[in-house]
Amino acid sequence: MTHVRGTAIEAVALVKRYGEVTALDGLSFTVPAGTVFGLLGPNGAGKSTTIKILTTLSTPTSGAATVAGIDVLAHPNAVRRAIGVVTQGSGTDRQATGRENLLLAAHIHGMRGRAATARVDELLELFDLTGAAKRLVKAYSGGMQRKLDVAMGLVHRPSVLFLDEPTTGLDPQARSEMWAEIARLATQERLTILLTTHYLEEADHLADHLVIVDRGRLVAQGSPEELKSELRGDAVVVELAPDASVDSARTAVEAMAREVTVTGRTIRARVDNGASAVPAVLAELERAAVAVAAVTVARPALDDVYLRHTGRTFAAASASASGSGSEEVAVA
Ligand SMILES: Nc1ncnc2c1ncn2[C@@H]1O[C@H](COP(=O)(O)OP(=O)(O)OP(=O)(O)O)[C@@H](O)[C@H]1O
Repeated sequence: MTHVRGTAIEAVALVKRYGEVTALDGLSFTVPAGTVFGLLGPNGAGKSTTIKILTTLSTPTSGAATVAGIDVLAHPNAVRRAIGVVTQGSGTDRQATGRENLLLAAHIHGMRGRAATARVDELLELFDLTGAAKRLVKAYSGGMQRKLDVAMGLVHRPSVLFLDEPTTGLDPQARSEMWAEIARLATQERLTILLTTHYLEEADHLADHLVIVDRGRLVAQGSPEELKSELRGDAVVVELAPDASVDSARTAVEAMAREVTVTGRTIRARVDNGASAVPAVLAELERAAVAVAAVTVARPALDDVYLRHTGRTFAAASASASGSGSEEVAVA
């Protein structure tokens, strides 16, 4: 594989407008070579638009980008040769075998004869699909299909791999296998991987570095640990009983904790020490005659980082972006 040293991807002030909609509003970031880089944001944040521009499928309204050191606007064909792209929808032919799919991908990239079959065998081995190579893809599990998708993106030995929502739709076991696979590709194959996800725990688990995007803008960046360590203390989450007064509960929690947010019947707040704060919060809720269904304490998670930078919880942002919910979130 051709490896890029230094910077593998650079996006500079990317703007993309679709008529009235501003999908990207001046997004800039840099991806060091050989790292897993996470682009995190709720539905509609602009992740797919960013990937489309970096993979030459779309041009920005303004701004610039290089991938593998190549300008995406000036030399799109050279960029395409240097990258692998695995999109959300599978690109495989379900009526063909895994092996046939990989051979076809090799042929599309101009590989022939022994070079093509050797590369296909190597990828089948790498993704643990050798035993299933002669089976039709339609008989593959979701996890196997996804591995085949990734293998197809690597046929031509790219130095940069784009993975758009790599584990959406996978069950927990297939998801953790895919996580292991992605981590291995970065460390053993020394690929630069840019992945988009709307799963916070996926970004937390996989990314060496991540940017959080909201409404087409960068709202935070750093390693997951750096981002979380910006937040002092613990998160306390109170689930209210069905008949409890949300307003009374909010007032009671605000008396004992900071950064209080309400999403539906869930109250989230920040305290210096969760273990000692919980009894005090519960006592205050009891004094206010608020019935509580459950209380949990957690170390800061990326959800808290997102909330800190956007004023909305990640779940509420995703729900409002996809139009599937109208949860009200208030930040005190
Ligand atoms: N072809 C298009 N025409 C008009 N608007 C578009 C188009 N593509 C994207 N958008 C809008 O641009 C914004 C960003 O969309 P984008 O698909 O990049 O978000 P995303 O973060 O990838 O979300 P998802 O996880 O849902 O794919 C959204 O408001 C979307 O509706």
